Amino acid sequence: MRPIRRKVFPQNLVKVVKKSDYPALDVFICTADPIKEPPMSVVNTALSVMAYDYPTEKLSVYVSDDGGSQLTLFAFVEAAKFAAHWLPYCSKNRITERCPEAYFKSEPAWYPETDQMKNMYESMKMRVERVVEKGSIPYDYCITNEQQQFQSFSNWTTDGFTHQDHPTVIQGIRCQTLSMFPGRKTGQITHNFKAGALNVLLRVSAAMTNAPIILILDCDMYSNDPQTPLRALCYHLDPQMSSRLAFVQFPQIFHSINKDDIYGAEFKYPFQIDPCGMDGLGGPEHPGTGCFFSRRAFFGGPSSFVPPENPKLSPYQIVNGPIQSKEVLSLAHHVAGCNFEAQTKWGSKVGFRYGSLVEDLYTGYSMQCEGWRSIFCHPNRPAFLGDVPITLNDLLNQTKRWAMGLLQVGLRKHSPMILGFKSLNPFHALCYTNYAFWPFWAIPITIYAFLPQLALLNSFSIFPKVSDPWFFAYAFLSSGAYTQDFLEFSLAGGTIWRWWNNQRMWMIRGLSSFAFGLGEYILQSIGLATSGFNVTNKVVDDELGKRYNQGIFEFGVASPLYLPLTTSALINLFSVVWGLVQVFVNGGFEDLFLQILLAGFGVVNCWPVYEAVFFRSDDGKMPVKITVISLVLASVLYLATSLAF
Ligand SMILES: O=c1ccn([C@@H]2O[C@H](COP(=O)(O)OP(=O)(O)O[C@H]3O[C@H](CO)[C@@H](O)[C@H](O)[C@H]3O)[C@@H](O)[C@H]2O)c(=O)[nH]1
Ligand SMILES: [Mn+2]
Repeated sequence: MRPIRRKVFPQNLVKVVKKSDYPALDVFICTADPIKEPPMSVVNTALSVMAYDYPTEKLSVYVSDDGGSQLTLFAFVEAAKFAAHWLPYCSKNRITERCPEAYFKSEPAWYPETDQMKNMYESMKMRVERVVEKGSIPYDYCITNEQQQFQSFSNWTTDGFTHQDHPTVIQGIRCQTLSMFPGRKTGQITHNFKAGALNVLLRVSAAMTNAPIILILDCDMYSNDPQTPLRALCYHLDPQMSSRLAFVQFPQIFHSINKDDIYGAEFKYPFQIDPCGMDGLGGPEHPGTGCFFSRRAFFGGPSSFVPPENPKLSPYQIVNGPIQSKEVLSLAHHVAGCNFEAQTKWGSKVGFRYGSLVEDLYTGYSMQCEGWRSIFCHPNRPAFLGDVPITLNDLLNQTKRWAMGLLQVGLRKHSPMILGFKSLNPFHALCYTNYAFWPFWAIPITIYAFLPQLALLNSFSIFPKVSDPWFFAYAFLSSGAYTQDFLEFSLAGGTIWRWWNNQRMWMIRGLSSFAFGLGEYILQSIGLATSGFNVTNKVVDDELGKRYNQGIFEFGVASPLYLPLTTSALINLFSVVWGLVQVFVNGGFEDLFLQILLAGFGVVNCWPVYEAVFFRSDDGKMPVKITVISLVLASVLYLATSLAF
């Protein structure tokens, strides 16, 4: 209804605020699994933000590692040494690309130190990758002189230290700039996944620096523009809005998407188009990364402050004393422990909200219900660039997790249908309702993928005839919806092929992620299943990467998510053939036209499935097991419906 497109002029900021008066900025980066999330890429994320155009003494980077891995810590110790050269190099030569991996890949302009920097980077990368491959750090690494300050490594050799069960380890690296928190789990206590990790970071950073502005980043998303914090400050320091502003959100944009985005992984609607619209209604949703929060927004509404139990964690507290001082460190350890949250408001009224696998959307939405607003900032040069899943199975599992998380928001007492309409602009509440009920698309999509086709196989007409006036209503509604979708998509810079693939993936997700997410949510509600945060794989195998870049679908594993899709693909194919034969032999084209058209549309959309089932022989083809089961399912469905029609 009221889309907003903003333009920021960060160069004017210094005219209003002196550089020395910039607020301090704490950056939070989460990682959880050194195998699925290579430490080298986490390190690149951290280096790219450490090199922000921002007063160094005001910038602190906190990394949480839910994997509790010494490999990640090793990578960061190495990265800190490299940073001592990399940061001055960037600012001296005014480099724009400050993520070292991306920088050296882009064949950069030559400066006297460039070769030396490149060598340093490559040799650090080699050291880290070798250690990751071996799975352990060299025995003498922690006792050599240089590493004396990193006594944390000795934790891993203590008896009883496992990745699931271990005391908190906090390691400050390079004084003010970088601190690592490998883990915080103890035994049975539920873990709340990323939201839990972020709340620990909120408290530990409160003890150490307590910056009023916080940037949240996933480990798979690096900074692509050193000016970004200044853009965010243009809003956070604007006296007309700062008292009600919870966060400034930058879009999720991805660098590794293939040309036509075969999996629709760009998610152009939720990440780029919808937020402009929501901005005009009260603020965009928070999609988990690339977001500058006001620390105050984690403690109750703009006019209803909810103080944390421990006053030292209040956003108004000023930290004095260096982060290595005894008091600061002991407070940090105390508040990081996983027992700390028991019987507190953390996760319900304070901090990131627990109870949904989309903690991001849930937290942003809760803040808006409390009276906060948010801003969507979409500069031409992407502020952050991230990774996408490159196999269909990874992508479908990711959306399945989202589907469950969304239902956990939509079907509980904080539902946008209830609380949202009570607290927000009704159109804003409608936006959240739309997201929260996304997975329900599984129902109509599944019906449209099977029912008309099964009817066609039985020569049974269920849609209006071509001559029926209702036919025009059908034609108008479906072509109208498609045209609108196409226009919105291309006006936001999308190509025709990306749009086509996006609508195809919407149907595929409906038959897999949404349907399974819905099913698992129901099982979970009656106590038959538990849900967890299954971290998305970020490792790119060479063969896989090659096929992905050629735009070939990657099936490969025998995932049950493929069953409804393959079954439907087969039924669509058989029904088109059968329908056409019918019409030629017996006539009745008028009656069956819409069904043949729909099944034909299904067949065109299912093309990659037929390729994977019938023609391919590479590792990414459809596993025979899935094909066979799908054939059986298709026959059973046909037989069952032939009794009904
Ligand atoms: O127990 C966990 C699980 C995940 N993470 C981190 O959370 C981030 C996102 O995980 P990822 O596997 O990349 O999930 P995606 O589906 O790609 O993430 C999207 O969806 C998530 C919600 O499901 C949001 O949290 C993310 O910000 C959003 O980018 C990563 O940095 C992880 O290291 C943790 O810290 N602890
Ligand atoms: Mn991710």
